[in-house]
Amino acid sequence: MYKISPSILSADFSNIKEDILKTVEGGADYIHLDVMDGLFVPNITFGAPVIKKLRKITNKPFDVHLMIEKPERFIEDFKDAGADIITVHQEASIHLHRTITQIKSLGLKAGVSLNPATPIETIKHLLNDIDMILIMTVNPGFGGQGLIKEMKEKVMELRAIIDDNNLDIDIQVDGGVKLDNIEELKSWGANIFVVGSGIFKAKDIELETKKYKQKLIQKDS
Ligand SMILES: O=C(CO)[C@H](O)[C@H](O)COP(=O)(O)O
Repeated sequence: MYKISPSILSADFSNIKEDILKTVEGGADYIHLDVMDGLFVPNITFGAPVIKKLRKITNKPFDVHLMIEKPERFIEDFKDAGADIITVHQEASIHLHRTITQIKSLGLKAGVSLNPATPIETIKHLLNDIDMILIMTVNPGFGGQGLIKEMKEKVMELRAIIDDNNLDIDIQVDGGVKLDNIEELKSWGANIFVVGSGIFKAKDIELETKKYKQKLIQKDS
């Protein structure tokens, strides 16, 4: 139920294969891939061709977070590149229901992400169609930012809606997740944790991934 999804945004790309494999050895459940277009967010990363190359490194599910305008234009490209979960932003896709349907029709899990300022209310009529909701706990675009504490109320509100309605939706949190706050984030109701700088800036990436996993197991038992 509880999963760690290391975000390669903060990784050393000159050593990317080894570093991804270290997270896998440490118990990573997913690999989180942040795609940024320089329009939706003020940063540019990589696209489907790079993900296709990374796909050769591991069989772990690829959790692809599209921080791009009009993501519906590229869903098939990311499926072909090896994505298992595709998350789009509510703010970036005008016909969001159609985009979710498009992702699911390709046999992939569909996620929807909400920026810190976007209320849950904006997706309340789509909840039956969504597999994962990504609550941004920082403003998207950069790794290494501090978690916005006000997101506590949002995650807790979403957890209550999911549980009260017996919905099968994962809650992912992304941004500022660290060893010293992951248990608190879990207590808010999140169950998938994206960790970028906390893992990839560590001296021992494998050991650090293990520490995050351990935090989830400890609280679980
Ligand atoms: O989506 C992201 C930024 O837009 C990153 O996944 C996120 O910021 C993770 O990095 P860190 O754990 O260092 O905050």
